[in-house]
Amino acid sequence: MSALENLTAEGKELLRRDQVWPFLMPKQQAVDVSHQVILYVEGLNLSFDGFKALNDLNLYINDGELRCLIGANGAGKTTLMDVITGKTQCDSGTVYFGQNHNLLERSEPEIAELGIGRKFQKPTVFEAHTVFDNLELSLKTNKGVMPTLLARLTPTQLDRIDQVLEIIGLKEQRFMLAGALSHGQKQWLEIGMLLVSEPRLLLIDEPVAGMTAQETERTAELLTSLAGEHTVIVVEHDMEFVRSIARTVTVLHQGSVLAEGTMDQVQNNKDVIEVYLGEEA
Ligand SMILES: Nc1ncnc2c1ncn2[C@@H]1O[C@H](COP(=O)(O)OP(=O)(O)OP(=O)(O)O)[C@@H](O)[C@H]1O
Repeated sequence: MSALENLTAEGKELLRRDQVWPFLMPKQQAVDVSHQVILYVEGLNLSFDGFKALNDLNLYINDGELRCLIGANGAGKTTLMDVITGKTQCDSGTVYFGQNHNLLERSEPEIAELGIGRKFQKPTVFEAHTVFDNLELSLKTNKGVMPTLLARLTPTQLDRIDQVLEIIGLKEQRFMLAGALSHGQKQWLEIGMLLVSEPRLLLIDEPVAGMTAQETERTAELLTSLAGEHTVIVVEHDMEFVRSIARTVTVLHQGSVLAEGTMDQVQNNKDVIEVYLGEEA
């Protein structure tokens, strides 16, 4: 019997050629949420040709909360997400992930690596691949599409994919081509593609646009179930949906926070009423 055959499953795992040994991986400093806040945005400013898209914006998000961000078109919601995820640089201000990670010093891939996942409005799943393959492809890897598909998954990775399929409600569709899914299912798959890497913070842009009433309801359940273990920021225009999921709502207006509180509090806030009635007029 060769020495290799005597190895435990754990030992064999360590010898696999397609894996980097865990002790060789650079250590990522954990996110310090000892003050219960996972995202600190302070004094953020950004101008495009003199137009202030972000104007002394301050925002604090608690660890594990589900926060809804609302505001009229052009209020600065997407620009704020772009700055948090490193897509756009701001002119001044600070953005911290926990107390210890200065996001403004990081690149877009580094921010994703830290545990901040973003989902854009339009689903961008790989339509010609199965649901399972889409989740597999999203697992943290520096490899291209084919080497990733050919490399074997570790038992831990397989377990995580199973867990995610359960969370997003696509267990029965695991071998279906993503292109054959409904619009709502594609959106859930894309949320699943973020979840496989176990992000701490999820930024989700207009998740229910174009969904049926039933899909919208299921999405509300999904996002609410994610809060706690993850922190979720949802940008949404559908006020009924926001009411159904939100505990705290932040209203942006002209690049600043106009109001914050429960849905009832912000709807009765005189500044919000003035701005919205003013715009309707
Ligand atoms: N790259 C850019 N160059 C110039 N102006 C920009 C750029 N990006 C955003 N803006 C402007 O900044 C303002 C804020 O835009 P942003 O997309 O953040 O608003 P929003 O709240 O996300 O709106 P919507 O709900 O329509 O998505 C808008 O007036 C927009 O035209």
